[in-house]
Amino acid sequence: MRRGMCRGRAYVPLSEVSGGQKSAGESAGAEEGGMRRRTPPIAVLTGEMLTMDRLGTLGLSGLVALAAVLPASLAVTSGALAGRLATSHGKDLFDGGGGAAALALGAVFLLMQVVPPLAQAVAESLGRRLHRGLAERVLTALERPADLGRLEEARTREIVSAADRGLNGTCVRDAVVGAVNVGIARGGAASGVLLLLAYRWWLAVLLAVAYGYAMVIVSRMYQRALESAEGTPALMRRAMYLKNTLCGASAGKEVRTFGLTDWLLDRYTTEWRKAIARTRGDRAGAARVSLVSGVVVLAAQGLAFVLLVADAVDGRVGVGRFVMFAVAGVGLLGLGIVTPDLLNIEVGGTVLAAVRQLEAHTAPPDAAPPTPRGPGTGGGDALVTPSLTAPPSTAMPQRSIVFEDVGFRYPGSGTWVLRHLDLTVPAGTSLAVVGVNGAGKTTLAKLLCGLYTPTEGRVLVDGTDVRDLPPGTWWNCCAALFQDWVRWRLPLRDNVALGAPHRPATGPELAAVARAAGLDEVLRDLPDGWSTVLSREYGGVDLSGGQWQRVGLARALWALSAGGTTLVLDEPSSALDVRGETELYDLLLAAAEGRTIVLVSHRFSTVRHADTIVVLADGAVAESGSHQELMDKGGRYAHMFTVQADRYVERGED
Ligand SMILES: Nc1ncnc2c1ncn2[C@@H]1O[C@H](COP(=O)(O)OP(=O)(O)OP(=O)(O)O)[C@@H](O)[C@H]1O
Repeated sequence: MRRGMCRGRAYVPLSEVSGGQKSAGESAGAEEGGMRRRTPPIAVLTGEMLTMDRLGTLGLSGLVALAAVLPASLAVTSGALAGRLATSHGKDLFDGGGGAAALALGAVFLLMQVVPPLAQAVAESLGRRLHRGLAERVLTALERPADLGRLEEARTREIVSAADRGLNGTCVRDAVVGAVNVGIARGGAASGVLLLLAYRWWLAVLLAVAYGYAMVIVSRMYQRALESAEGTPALMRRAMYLKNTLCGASAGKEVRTFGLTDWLLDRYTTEWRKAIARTRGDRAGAARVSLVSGVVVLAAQGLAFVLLVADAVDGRVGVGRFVMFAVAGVGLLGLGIVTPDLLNIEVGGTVLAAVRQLEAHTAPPDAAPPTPRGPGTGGGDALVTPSLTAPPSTAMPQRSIVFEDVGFRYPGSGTWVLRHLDLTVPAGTSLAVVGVNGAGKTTLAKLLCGLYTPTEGRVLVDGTDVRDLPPGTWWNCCAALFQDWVRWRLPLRDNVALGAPHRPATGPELAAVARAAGLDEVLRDLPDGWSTVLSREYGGVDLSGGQWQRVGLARALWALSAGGTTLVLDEPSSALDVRGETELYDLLLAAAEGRTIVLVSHRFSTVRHADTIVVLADGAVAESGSHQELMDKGGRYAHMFTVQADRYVERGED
């Protein structure tokens, strides 16, 4: 039996990306950030598209190349036909090559109607696929770090919001379409320059330089505008937070009862102005740049036409060549034009860079492949005996969970939350953790689950450091419910099933979980039973805080019933009334029999039933023992218990 395969979830090992240290991922991310500035967005875009669909991208490039030579072909064929017109004087127009020129002109005209739209349609389709792929990559990158600290860093949130902002709209698709439009325009202009070499080579070079200059400075202008907008992402995130709070339903109660609307609006406007201050400054500069580039291009273009007309008047250039060079000259206009396509390419390139940066930022230095699900271990479809009360036969801990001289500081914080903490939880027993607010109880629970890596010391499961376990092993064994558990705005069934997503959520096992979590009553009142969406916003119903808590518990129990061995509950009954809580614990303890239970709670009526109770104070275990032992000792626990018991007696609760 594969050690530690409990429920069949996959993830990377507890990472070496511990707080404070700069990980390989981070340095790669920094490098990537630098790369974004060096690599033109069009190159990034092309690289990504080639990786996604080499054949499709090459086909698209072929269409762009074909579309790009069409303006020059138009110049050549219309020049040839005009020349023939001039010499035939209306007679025998289609002789002496006139017919071929007319046919060729017709074909070019037809292709000009068909090829660019076809290229745009292919670009849209590839762009949509690229967008979907990027959205998946963002989710994968976010799921990767085992250490929550990495995800909570402000830098990570900034990169995520940069990637997310782009992926919420159509900017990746627009960038691909933009790249095609720009490719066709610039390719067409370049072929026009080649034609003009046959007229006056120095004029062709002059035009190429003028347009090239305009093209470069316009691209830079967009790049700078975007960089300056990104230069204040922290301010923009804060502004967006205020705006979302103002618009969101969840803060609506406080916004109204405290009369916060004006304050929020004011604050949002101020933050937003600060966030875009540099961009606004840049806009004036950008306008100047556009003007200068326009004047340069206009001067070169004007010179070319004056020369061409003069040569035509002097008879140095015949009608055919005049038409050909004039049409080629007009085609050049595409080279320097400021179009939204250029901006779209910049924006798309920025999103792509952010996604790459996020991937590098969250990549563990030596990510091992995810653990495959094994048979008979509760892993998804291979589940054999999914009874809630079946003993967890396969997985860890078989002996104990041990905190060995553990110290922990949150990333970026100098304060030790826990220090020199030693604790042993024998397998199959229950441990309750108590202590004042901020004592570090939740932190201890998260360390136990492997969500954070100890700054000092080790957390051992059956003698093995959690970070040395194969990927996925320990999380698969832990069924945890933290204070801020997720209230999925999805049907009740999904809310429970997400505890073990690979397992079909049906049958008597589901009913057993609902019973154990005290969900039976809630279920009876739901209009569509298990299929009821738990959100009024999404056409379902809203639950009370206590009812939600039971849903969360059911999810943790579902994970347990799918093979989890360790149940971690952080204030699981804070929203329940005292009677409901007592009943719940009787059911829970029966359901979780044989499992290792870690319970964080301020409710001493709950805590007292645990095999062992530890009191956390000053970052370490201050007291430890059974309820009776601690009461006999007359220390902190006895004091806290008595104070709470007296309060309940005063209020007449039991
Ligand atoms: N994500 C975080 N980043 C930085 N500091 C944190 C983070 N979470 C908690 N802390 C800090 O760690 C300390 C311990 O927090 P923790 O949530 O573990 O305490 P607790 O005993 O569970 O408190 P409570 O009883 O109020 O739930 C607190 O000082 C808190 O401010």
